[in-house]
Amino acid sequence: MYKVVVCDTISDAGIEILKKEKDIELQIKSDVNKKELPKQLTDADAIITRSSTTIDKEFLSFCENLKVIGRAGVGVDNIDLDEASKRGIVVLNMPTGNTLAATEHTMTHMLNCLRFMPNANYELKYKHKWDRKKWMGIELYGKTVGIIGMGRIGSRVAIRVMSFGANVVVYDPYIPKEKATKIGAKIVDNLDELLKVSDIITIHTPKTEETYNMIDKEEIEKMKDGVILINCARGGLYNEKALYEGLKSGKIRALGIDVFENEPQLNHPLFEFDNVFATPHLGANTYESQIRVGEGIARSVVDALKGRGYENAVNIKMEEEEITELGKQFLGLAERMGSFLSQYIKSFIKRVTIYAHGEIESCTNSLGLFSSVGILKNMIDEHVNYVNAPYLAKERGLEIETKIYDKATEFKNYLLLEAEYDDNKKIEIGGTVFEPNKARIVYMDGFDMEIELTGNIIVFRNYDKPGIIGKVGEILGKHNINIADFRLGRKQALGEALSFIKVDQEVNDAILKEILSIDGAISIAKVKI
Ligand SMILES: NC(=O)c1ccc[n+]([C@@H]2O[C@H](COP(=O)([O-])OP(=O)(O)OC[C@H]3O[C@@H](n4cnc5c(N)ncnc54)[C@H](O)[C@@H]3O)[C@@H](O)[C@H]2O)c1
Ligand SMILES: O=C(O)CC[C@@H](O)C(=O)O
Repeated sequence: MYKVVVCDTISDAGIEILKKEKDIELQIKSDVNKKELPKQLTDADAIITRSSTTIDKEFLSFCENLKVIGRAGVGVDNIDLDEASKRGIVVLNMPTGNTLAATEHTMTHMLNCLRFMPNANYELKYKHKWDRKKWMGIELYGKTVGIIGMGRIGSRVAIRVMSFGANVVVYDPYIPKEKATKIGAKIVDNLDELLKVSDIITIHTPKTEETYNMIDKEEIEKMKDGVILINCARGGLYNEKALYEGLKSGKIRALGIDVFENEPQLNHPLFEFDNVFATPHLGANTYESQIRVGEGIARSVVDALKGRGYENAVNIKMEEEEITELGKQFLGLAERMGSFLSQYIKSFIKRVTIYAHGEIESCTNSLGLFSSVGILKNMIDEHVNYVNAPYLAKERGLEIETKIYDKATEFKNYLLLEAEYDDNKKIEIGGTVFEPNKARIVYMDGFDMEIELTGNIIVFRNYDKPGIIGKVGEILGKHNINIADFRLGRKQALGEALSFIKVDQEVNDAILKEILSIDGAISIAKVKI
């Protein structure tokens, strides 16, 4: 059983997914005081949070059993990623689920800053004032909107403001220029250029050392008089003191702000201004977005706990690979093949070359990672997982390389692992997946044969002569070991033969020795997957 604790409110749709899993014990602790919370997580296998839970080193020191942190949203600035990685905890987020909600929230703030809608609404309904002069607005049409950070949200805001007839200037040094130019936006090389020409500035970067206080007093001074500022990304990207001064002096016409350096924020000095539109971190708060995020993170956490895949893992090096359902199956296969190899070889493996063929050719980095986990789990007596495997492999001098398989094969998708061990010894195994969750080995060292990579497998090599296999069966029977599956491969009649014998229980070394003593036996090994 895995214990999964939900620490912040997620959608019912996400909760239902977790409830349906038979081997998951679900606990909801979104109402527990945040100081008390870590003490209640000592035996949790996974936790799911949003931005309200700060997961720092001290928090993690209580979570002795933790394997997975699921962040129901984009920003992981509330999680100490280095500490989580050191502890081998996988951190997953759900970056795309709330993109549209945050984009539309940004537009809402922008339009409010242009038209003062909340003030007019308040005065009419609660003060009974019909004042049409006071709430004179300005149009978005024809204005220049400066967008800092042209990622998922920034790029969508750009398209929306352009549809209002505004011009867009982008500052984002980390994107290809065409991302901005192809939609008709202008991209600038330095922030100052954007600050000088923009009537409205909206920021959509993550909170990093580089972006923290990126807009300070000096930057505000460079802006146009009457500039409108929006922050629906992270508190602290705009220096809050500088914002206050800019509003007080009238330099800033209006501010739309959803996020604060310290949250929750009930009594901020910025609240004294009528031209500040503040919301309590509502960017992601739409029903649609919360369903997407809740469902997505629940599925990813279950997958990660069960080793089925690590979608959106932020501290696992999978680079830009898009892993399809089939890809996930092959990652599982790569891990099993790695495990098979290291148990079979039982010696120091110095290099593994993975050859991939078919749809999975694009997953080369992830295939390397998963096979290294399989190899290391048997090589070292330590807690190995997808987070610490690259560090452990490096430390132990295990080199993993991935290449495209360029020989002919009858399989649509195929993996071949070639391991070098001891002094220039080599071994090759091939594998594929024919149907979901059925990883198979289909080739080993020149023998074409297949068996599902699960359970206890005896790998037996012998000279192909009559009577040997019968004797193996006799020995196993004598020790009450039931044979569940038996596969034999030969290169040629009366040459060498290789058998995979699947048995219902693990066999001990004495039984293996007895089989090896049969006349004609060459080698024997046991593998447990
Ligand atoms: N208010 C909310 O509820 C809410 C909801 C969703 C996302 N967010 C926040 O919005 C922000 C953007 O989210 P996203 O999904 O678009 O992220 P993203 O990763 O898709 O985009 C971020 C962009 O910022 C750029 N960037 C990074 N450093 C930069 C720098 N120094 N200068 C200029 N650009 C820089 C990156 O190159 C990238 O293109 C994040 O901070 C996220 O946490 C807030
Ligand atoms: O819903 C939340 O907790 C915050 C959402 C947002 O800030 C995010 O980073 O995804």
